[in-house]
Amino acid sequence: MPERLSAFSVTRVNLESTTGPDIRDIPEAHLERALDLAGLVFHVKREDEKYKRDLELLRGCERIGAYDGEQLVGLLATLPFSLSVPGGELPCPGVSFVSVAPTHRRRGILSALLGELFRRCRADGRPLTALWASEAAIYGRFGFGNGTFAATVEIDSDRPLKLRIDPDPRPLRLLDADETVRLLGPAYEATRARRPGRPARSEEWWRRHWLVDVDEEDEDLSPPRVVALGEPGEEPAGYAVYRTKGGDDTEGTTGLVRLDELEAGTPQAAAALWRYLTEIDLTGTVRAWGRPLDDPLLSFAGDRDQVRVTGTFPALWLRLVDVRAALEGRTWSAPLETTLRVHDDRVPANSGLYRLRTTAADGGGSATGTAVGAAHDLHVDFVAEGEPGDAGEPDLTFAVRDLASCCLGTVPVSRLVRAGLVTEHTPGAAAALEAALATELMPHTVEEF
Ligand SMILES: CC(=O)SCCNC(=O)CCNC(=O)[C@H](O)C(C)(C)COP(=O)(O)OP(=O)(O)OC[C@H]1O[C@@H](n2cnc3c(N)ncnc32)[C@H](O)[C@@H]1OP(=O)(O)O
Repeated sequence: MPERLSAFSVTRVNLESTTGPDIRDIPEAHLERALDLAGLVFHVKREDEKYKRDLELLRGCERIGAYDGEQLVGLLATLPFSLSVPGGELPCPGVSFVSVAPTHRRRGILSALLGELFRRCRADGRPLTALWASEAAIYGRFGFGNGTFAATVEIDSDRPLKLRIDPDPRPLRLLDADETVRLLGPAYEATRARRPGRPARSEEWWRRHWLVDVDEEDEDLSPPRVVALGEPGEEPAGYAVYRTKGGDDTEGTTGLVRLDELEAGTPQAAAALWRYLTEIDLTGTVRAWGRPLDDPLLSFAGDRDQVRVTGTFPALWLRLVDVRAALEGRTWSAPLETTLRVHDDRVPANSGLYRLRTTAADGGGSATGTAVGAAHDLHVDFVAEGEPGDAGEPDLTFAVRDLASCCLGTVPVSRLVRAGLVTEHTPGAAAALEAALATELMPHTVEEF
């Protein structure tokens, strides 16, 4: 089927230059210009430590710019991520640094930058792209759905943490930066086989993000502390990355433990780490900002007044740039035969009729980590909108953003049917698709980028 790449929508471009924005790569020579533009819109000063770190980060990114004449007025950068999906992983550029000059806003520059990114992704076999949104209202219109959600959790640690299970009794030890990268790099990678929605991390990522001395959002926090559970010489059974801050008697505040990441192979190991965090002297609150919604802590906590979910929020926004490749790129949890109609006004080449049929993976179906049942591979027959055969009847109709919300098993299909967003033409079709999309653990993304 010919790709209709020229049909990517770019609307309302009205610049000083009569030819519209020039969308092109930002060369190394314009790196500081690009970061100054980002600093302008995100209110970051050149003197900030973050400016220096971001310069290095931006150097390693794909950088798409919008130029009005010779002036850089728009920036979109992508980190070269690979995202865990059920049964494997897929290339998924992580969109970041999205900035449009305040003098040029609302003239279609972001639309043009994303259109160019989608075109490039389809052309070079990157079926997904993802981002964290500065504002939740922006990205749905571009076909981004909810790839993962997260919860903020707060524990009152002025009193002993009540647990309904016995914590793993093995010793805890603090790790330095080199040990962290060496021991926890592989431990984090192992979690990706069970949790969809997690980007692969390089050693550099650990050092530039979790392990930087000064926290860019709260300079009063301590440097990062890393604690691992298990005998020295053994692979850690779990770990936590956190920072602390002392309380102030005159202001009546208690000391804080701010948890960035906690991973454990068993509930007992997780319990030992949570107990450790709540027992740190001179602190009275543990605050975890981005926990998975199915965190076992929320079940094994003995007192849910002590362990409270203070909020849930959309974390990773996911875009299926190539729907067929995205669907075929994951394993499926149950046999399925169904037909979907998908509408995508930003990437029209995705619009059309998808006939989905599973076959047992590996000729027999050994279960992979994220699958709840035996793993199934998917075969898709696609008829583009307007092509012969497109008139077939679908079982379900999706807007592409809603398919993105369901694709990793994040949002149940039936919930979107009840919300009036997905149309079920064949009774039972939503339940069947939902069962085939289900994963053992909920998708979850730890890091913001
Ligand atoms: C992944 C990340 O980096 S997230 C960070 C995003 N960047 C920021 O928040 C920095 C400050 N803001 C900006 O730089 C710009 O205002 C941007 C990037 C948010 C938008 O860029 P623009 O070029 O103005 O967007 P563009 O003109 O293409 O708008 C396209 C559509 O999105 C809508 N839109 C744009 N920004 C917003 C917003 N903040 N809230 C709601 N809708 C928005 C527009 O109204 C327009 O809607 P329409 O097509 O229905 O008319």
